[in-house]
This record gives sequence, C-alpha cells and structure tokens, in this order.
Amino acid sequence: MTDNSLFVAIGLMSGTSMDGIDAAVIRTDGALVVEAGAALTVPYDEGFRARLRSVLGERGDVAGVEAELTCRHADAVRRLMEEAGLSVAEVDLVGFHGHTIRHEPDKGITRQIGDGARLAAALGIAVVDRLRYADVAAGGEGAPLAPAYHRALAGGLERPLAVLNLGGVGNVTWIGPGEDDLLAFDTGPANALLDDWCRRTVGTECDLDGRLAASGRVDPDRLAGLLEHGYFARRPPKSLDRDEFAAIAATGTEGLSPADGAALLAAFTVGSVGRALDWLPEPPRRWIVCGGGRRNPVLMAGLRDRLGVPVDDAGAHGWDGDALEAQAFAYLAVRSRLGLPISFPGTTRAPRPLTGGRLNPAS
Ligand SMILES: Nc1ncnc2c1ncn2[C@@H]1O[C@H](COP(=O)(O)OP(=O)(O)OP(=O)(O)O)[C@@H](O)[C@H]1O
Ligand SMILES: CC(=O)N[C@H]1[C@@H]2OC[C@@H](O2)[C@@H](O)[C@@H]1O[C@H](C)C(=O)O
Repeated sequence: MTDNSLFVAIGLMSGTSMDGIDAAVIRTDGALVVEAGAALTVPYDEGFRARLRSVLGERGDVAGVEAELTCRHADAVRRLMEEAGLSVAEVDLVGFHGHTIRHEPDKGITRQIGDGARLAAALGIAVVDRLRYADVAAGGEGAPLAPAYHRALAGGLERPLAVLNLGGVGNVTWIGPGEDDLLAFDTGPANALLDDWCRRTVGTECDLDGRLAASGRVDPDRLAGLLEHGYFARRPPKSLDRDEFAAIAATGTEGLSPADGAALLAAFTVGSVGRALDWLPEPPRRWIVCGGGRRNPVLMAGLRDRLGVPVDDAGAHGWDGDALEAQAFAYLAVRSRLGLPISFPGTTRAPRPLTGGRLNPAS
C-alpha cells in the first residue's frame, strides 16, 4: 500500500472479442478514490486466438490453453510493471479475470480459465481470481461486474447516466440519481459477431473504422427479425455468452455481400442498445462509451442517432476507454480483499450485495 493507504492494484482482462490482454494499474481505496495509472494491451497472435476459440464451450485442451493463458498474463503484468516503473514490492494485488469459455448462469455455470495460484507464484504478488463464481453460486448472473467501478468513476457527472461497454458483447450500466440506483445488464452483441463475419468473408480481424459496414445497406426486415430474439424481451439484470446470437446472425446474414452483412450486424449492435432503453427506469441524459467498439464510427453514429442524447467517447471524460474493464478488475480485486460487495441485486440479480473472488497469496 502507498503512504495514503491506497492499494496499488493491477487488473487483467481477456475479453470476449479475444483480441488480447488488457492490463491496467490503479491506486484505490476500493471505494470512491480511484487514480488511474499506466495501461497496455498485449494482442494475441492468430495461433493463440485459434487455440482459445477451440476451448470455447469448455471443450478440448482446456488445461493446456489455461496454462498458456496464465503465462501470457504473467508476461503482460511484467511488461506493465516495467512500463509503470513498479517493483514487485510496490504492487499489492492483481485482479485476474481470466478468459470466459462458458457462461450459462441459469444452470449455475460460469467458467473463466486462468490459474490465479500459478499467476501469484509466477509474479510473487497476491492474485484475486474467480470473481464471478460466488455470484453465480448465489443465483446471480455473474456478469456484468464492471458496474461497481463505473459508479465509482461517475462521481461528478449528471444523472441518470449510462456507461456502455462495446467489447465482444455489449453491456450497459445505468446510474440513477440515488446512491443505490444501479441497473446493469448485457445489451446484446457488440463486436464479436462483426469480427467473426469479417474474418469469414473478407479475412480481416475486425471491420476497421467501420469501413465495410459504411459501404453496405441495412435490410430493415432482416434487422427487425434479429431484434425479435427473446433475449431483448427478458427483464434485466441478464447476461450473455459470447456466441448467444451466432445462430440467428448466420441465418440473418445468409446470402448477403460482405458489406451488407457488416452493415446489418453493426445495426444489430445499435438496435440492441436501443432495445435496452425499454428497460431503463429513466432515460439517461448521457451515454459514455468504452471498449473497442467506440472506435467504430458506424456504431457511434448509429448510437447517436438512436439514443438522441449526447453519446461520448470515454476519453471525453478523461477515462481510458481501452483500459476501463481491466481497471475495473483491479478495483474489484481490492473490494474483494476488503470483503466489500462486488455485485448487487440491480447488476447481476444477486440476492443481496455480495462480495466474491478467491485470494491467492503471493508465495
Ligand atoms: N478502429 C476500430 N474499428 C472498428 N472496430 C474496432 C476498432 N478498434 C477496436 N475495434 C473492435 O473492438 C474489439 C475489441 O474491443 P475490446 O477490447 O473492448 O473487447 P473485449 O475486452 O475483448 O470484450 P468484452 O468487453 O466483451 O470482454 C475488436 O475486436 C474490434 O472489433
Ligand atoms: C461472462 C463474461 O465474461 N461476461 C463479460 C462479457 O463481455 C462484456 C459482457 O459480456 C460483460 O457481461 C462481461 O464483461 C464485463 C467486463 C463485466 O463483467 O462487466
């Protein structure tokens, strides 16, 4: 801990888009004080991405991929510490999300690979992992967990406010005027379907700057069909597995050109955020967007058009839009260490505010 009793914590996120590891350092008391520090992304190479894909659904060589993923996270932490000029003795805690390979909370199952004990031993720093497990065991969705962090950041901003993360999957945190007014849930697809479509049809990792989607036309009937999926009619809190919409997206895009398919899938992401509006207790005065999808101008223009209130890039508020989720897992690790709640009835349908996570001491 630093002199003023703040924890120095590093958060690690390997997100559903499978683009790589986001790592970020923060100083925090686990409550309202948050000072963001250095952050970096270590991209996965296509070989490792394919291996990760091969264990989605908890199939294949899970143990082998988990061991490799853990080593890659250790390397990411070392790189970040070097960049931030931090020694092992100066870091109190690592929050290790791992990689979700299965998420079926209705069956009481969520599975993130990543071995916290091994990471703690490799680094000589205490690691908190398994942050979603206690919530799911108590009947919650286990996701999203970033809302507690979004609320900590939102201090001085006018409410109601919505924070939207556009990762592989989309998730929203609605922060109302009262201290406990928090509603959060996964909105629908964000980039994962679009990435998969681009990889299959034009061989690129993503629709860079939305160029493909911008050159296509949205078929309104197909879009309406996609938005009829039963998920959107479900009352939140609710959460998604990465590939929940893969089957309907495959049918919905059948026969389309790469550009028209990308335009449709981008509109599907925007439309699903629109459907999220139906569930918010009051319309937000502003949306703040983080995650890689905020770099896609087609998504941002679509959101501005659909939501009709300011839609800001997280950077406009001094937040690091690429590192926010990694920072969140650093923050959650500190809260876990302090026994503070990390999920709430309004964020995961937890029966009451719940702490979570497993502490793996530095050996
Ligand atoms: N310039 C860009 N143009 C279009 N899309 C982009 C751009 N930069 C990033 N993206 C998209 O953002 C995605 C990565 O977003 P991010 O890192 O927030 O996801 P994640 O952390 O893996 O996901 P999650 O939050 O679901 O766990 C990429 O897969 C890509 O689709
Ligand atoms: C099960 C799981 O890994 N869910 C992720 C995923 O990626 C985005 C969305 O779906 C969100 O629910 C969650 O991640 C964020 C970081 C969270 O827990 O807040």
